[in-house]
Amino acid sequence: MHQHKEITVRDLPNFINGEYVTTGDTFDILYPVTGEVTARAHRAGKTEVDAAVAAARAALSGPWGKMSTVDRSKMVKAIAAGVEKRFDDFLEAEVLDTGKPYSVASHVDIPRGGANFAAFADVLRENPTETFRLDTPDGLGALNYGVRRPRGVIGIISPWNLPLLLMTFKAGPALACGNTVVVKPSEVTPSTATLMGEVMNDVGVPPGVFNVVHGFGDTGELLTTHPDVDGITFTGETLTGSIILKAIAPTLKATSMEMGGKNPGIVFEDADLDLTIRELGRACFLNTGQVCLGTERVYVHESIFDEVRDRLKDYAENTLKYGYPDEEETNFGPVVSDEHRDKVLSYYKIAAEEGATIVTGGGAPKFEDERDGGSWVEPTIWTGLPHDSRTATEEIFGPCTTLIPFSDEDEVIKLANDTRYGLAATFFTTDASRVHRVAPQLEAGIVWVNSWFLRDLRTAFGGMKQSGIGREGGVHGLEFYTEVSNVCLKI
Ligand SMILES: NC(=O)C1=CN([C@@H]2O[C@H](COP(=O)(O)OP(=O)(O)OC[C@H]3O[C@@H](n4cnc5c(N)ncnc54)[C@H](O)[C@@H]3O)[C@@H](O)[C@H]2O)C=CC1
Ligand SMILES: O=C(O)/C=C/C=C(\O)C(=O)O
Repeated sequence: MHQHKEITVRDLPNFINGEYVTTGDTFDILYPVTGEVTARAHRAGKTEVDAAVAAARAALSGPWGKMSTVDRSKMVKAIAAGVEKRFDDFLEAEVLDTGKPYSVASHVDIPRGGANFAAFADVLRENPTETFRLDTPDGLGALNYGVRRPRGVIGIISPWNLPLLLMTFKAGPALACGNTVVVKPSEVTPSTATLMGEVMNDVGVPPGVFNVVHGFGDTGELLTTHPDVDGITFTGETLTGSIILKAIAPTLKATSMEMGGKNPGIVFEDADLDLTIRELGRACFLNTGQVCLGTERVYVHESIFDEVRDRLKDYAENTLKYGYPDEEETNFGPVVSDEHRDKVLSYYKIAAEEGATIVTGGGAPKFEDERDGGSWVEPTIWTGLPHDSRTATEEIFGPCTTLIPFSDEDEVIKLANDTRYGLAATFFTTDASRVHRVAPQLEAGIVWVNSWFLRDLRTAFGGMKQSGIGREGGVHGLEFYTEVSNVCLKI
């Protein structure tokens, strides 16, 4: 019998200019496993957002702004080490906010908390700017060279699905490039961003370089409309992204937007099915389906359709294990909130109304213990739905997928691309020619072949169409996190 852990309710203040700031106006953070209150976050209003932005602005001309690239790189690496040193604290905080199993958070989320600083620490030193020699009529010429400077104060607006991972994927390169940041984490998962303030202070990051303000969309809006913020980087839903872009327009800030997806998976007739089911199982169900890169529609060649359906059903029913986060075998947790559970379950209803055949799942589990107060849904697979059904076209962001048969390569490429999104695509084949033929035709910022969510932080990350604007990752983030001035020197 699992012993339910006693939860001590924590206080989550804002982090402004190196200090923790309470406002007394708090909102509850709930444990999705049981629905218990685990923390109270202090909502930031205009006063706190103004103070955070002012601190971030001031820090740009303080010791941080004067630091050499080499020293800043050392400090960013120290932040990475600081996160690693507090691994267990971050793990605990992330699990309490999200309910995800330790097995997931300790392999996916928390390691990236450090890696996202380490990977970008040297990004400026390792990537030269362009140089061009220009001919001039006097024959002496001129030398053009680019000089990079930090963009300034960056507002980071992050979601709840991979809270530490997605926030640090922005804070890492932002700080490495010499910016200062004001983070607005999701109101559902504010703990790890708050904890990051302690790491910054422990490492000696100057006050004002890293700030955190808590709250809902209105707090985010104070940041996006703030005249003294130079850039906004956002991860979240496409609709929120478009609202943010409108709000930003009057102050004309730079933006980097990573938004939703309805990512296709394709299983060709020559796929290695052991590997396919392993990776596809992750693509459909990892993090209870709450990954923007996840695969919510899978096109399967008609000759192997029944076999893939049966094997994926077996994965959902036997490889996935519901449980308390700290149980070793647990690899499937609740979704993040009741609100999100209700959204996912509304699609389970829509799928039934659209005439889906439910291969497995389709509802919410019953535990007959305190987990019935939590936000649980079943892993779900559908067949029998048309490609243009709501279930197969709208982002659900849950542990669910629609299997659709196809008969030839050209047809499936068209089906995969027939979406307003373009974040990721994943396909399975053992034919090398097909890899090179199909991959460039898929309208997706990220294409995985015989794998899924295999991340190399040196690579471009972002979406096409309504999935994103711009690319982050590796050298690509420099477009957003720095401004380039061209110096033209007449010789
Ligand atoms: N990576 C992705 O693609 C993600 C997609 N989603 C999708 O979005 C749905 C809603 O989840 P949410 O966390 O509510 O996502 P969201 O896109 O509404 O929120 C993401 C962040 O934006 C902030 N925000 C919301 N409105 C804002 C505004 N007007 N101005 C500035 N900031 C604002 C939120 O407080 C949060 O920090 C989910 O059901 C899921 O389908 C959610 C999380 C991540
Ligand atoms: O690996 C990353 O940098 C990001 C992964 C996942 C998302 O962006 C998401 O789920 O929003």
